[in-house]
Amino acid sequence: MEQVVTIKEMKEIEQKTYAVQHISSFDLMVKVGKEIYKTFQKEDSKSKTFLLLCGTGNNGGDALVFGEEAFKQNKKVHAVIIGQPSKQTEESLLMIKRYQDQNMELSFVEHYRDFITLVDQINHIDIIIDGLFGIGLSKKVAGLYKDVIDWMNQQKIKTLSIDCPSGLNADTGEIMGTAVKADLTYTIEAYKQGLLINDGLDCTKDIKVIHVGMESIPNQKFLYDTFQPMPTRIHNSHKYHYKNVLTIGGQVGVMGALTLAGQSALVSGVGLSTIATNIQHQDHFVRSIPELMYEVIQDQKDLLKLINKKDAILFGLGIKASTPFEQMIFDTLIQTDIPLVLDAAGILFLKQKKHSKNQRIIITPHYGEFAKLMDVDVNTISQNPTYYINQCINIYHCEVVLKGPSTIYANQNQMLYLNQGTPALAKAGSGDVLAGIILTFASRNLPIEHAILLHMFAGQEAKSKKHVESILAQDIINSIHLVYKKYG
Ligand SMILES: NC(=O)C1=CN([C@@H]2O[C@H](COP(=O)(O)OP(=O)(O)OC[C@H]3O[C@@H](n4cnc5c(N)ncnc54)[C@H](O)[C@@H]3O)[C@@H](O)[C@H]2O)[C@@H](O)CC1
Ligand SMILES: [K+]
Repeated sequence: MEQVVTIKEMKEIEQKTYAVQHISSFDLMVKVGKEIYKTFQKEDSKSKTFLLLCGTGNNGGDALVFGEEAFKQNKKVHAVIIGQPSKQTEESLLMIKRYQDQNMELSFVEHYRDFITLVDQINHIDIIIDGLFGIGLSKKVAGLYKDVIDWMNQQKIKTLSIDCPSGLNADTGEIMGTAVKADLTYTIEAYKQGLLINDGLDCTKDIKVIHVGMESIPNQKFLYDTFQPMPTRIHNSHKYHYKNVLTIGGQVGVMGALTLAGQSALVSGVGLSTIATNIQHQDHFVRSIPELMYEVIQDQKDLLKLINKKDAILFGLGIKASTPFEQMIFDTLIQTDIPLVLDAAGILFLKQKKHSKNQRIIITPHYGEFAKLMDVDVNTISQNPTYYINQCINIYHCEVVLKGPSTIYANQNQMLYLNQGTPALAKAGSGDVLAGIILTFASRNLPIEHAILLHMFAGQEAKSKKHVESILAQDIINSIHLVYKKYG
């Protein structure tokens, strides 16, 4: 699994590497640039003409090393330094000297009109190497740099961004004014968190981690993208072997959520799935799935009877406004030892901070719900989701599935970023499907990260058949079996 780091953690890795390996900053930069070129060559040995766009920092230095390697192999290299030469780092100045010593083509540009004149003279470019900014981006991109990035995005030329697309904040994944839309991103030693959250996924296509043997730090944050096959079903088994789950919630007008979750639980492999609602709403059940069981609850006595022998319970879907009925459900469920998945309205009951005996609570908020739980605004969560996830785990002793461009799943031990989703999943009902799948995996004690990937890959399968705009939650459910088939 590839590690995910913040800028601060990446700098720690660099410092540790200098100290332990007695390597200079320049030598490390050379190692990085060479490795990036080597990896690129394996992927694309055909490109012959390179335009290097370098900033004044070491990200530009990496690009210059890349260019020197290409030059050694008789490729055509046009290197351009964008910005004031006085700002050049020591390391990139050393590279500039090497270019001059070898009579390599190198231009300095401080005005956009000069940049355009320069690139207009180049009659063909196979690939642009983006070395404007890496983890040193410190403010909004404006002026010359903005113009150059916008120019890059207008070209129909393949772009390789070094470390991260320039203009993308490598921590928050925000576009800082403007950012390169990279075809390839070669990120150094570990995934930068910003590649995975907010705008990160929209600025990247293929991402590769370039390992150069830097030292590691134990931060327990990883990218997780490999779906594992389900355990083989045995002949000598019955439906209870594959567990018995319950989904509780529902109010008039939003009852479909229960059906979607209950059906998703079945299709993802649970033995029995029941959905239950307040007796007052029983006429509004969406009874479209004959394999589901439909139950009503009048009071706590009914509830206790119903939860007997259940292996996991999902609570919170289809509730517009909570009433004493939902409060009774929540109060009862947190006093059981049955794994509990809280979604939608169910999540906010945690805020009451009641003593809970339940040892396994999994919450599945999107950013808006999570912001409400943590009493901050959505933007604050987006800026630093991992901080708030850790806070949440400490306060509520729960596992967190934070749904976003990458979904982040965290428990006491580790934090996993799952980036296989598709914008097709941004549709009503999709979260209910995910909650139902998680319910199955919780009941069968299977890894929750696989439940999330199953949902994401099902979305991808659905997208391969239907236009992204037209995918319904039902299509995701109907694609679950394809993911199982594919992965054995
Ligand atoms: N020894 C090292 O420091 C290593 C650095 N590496 C590379 O170097 C990068 C980090 O290098 P740096 O710390 O030099 O930083 P960067 O090269 O990412 O950028 C910093 C430079 O850009 C300027 N700048 C930042 N934001 C700006 C903005 N919005 N508008 C205009 N100018 C802006 C800064 O003043 C500084 O000159 C990494 O991402 C990686 O690519 C790797 O080579 C590994 C080793
Ligand atoms: K870059």
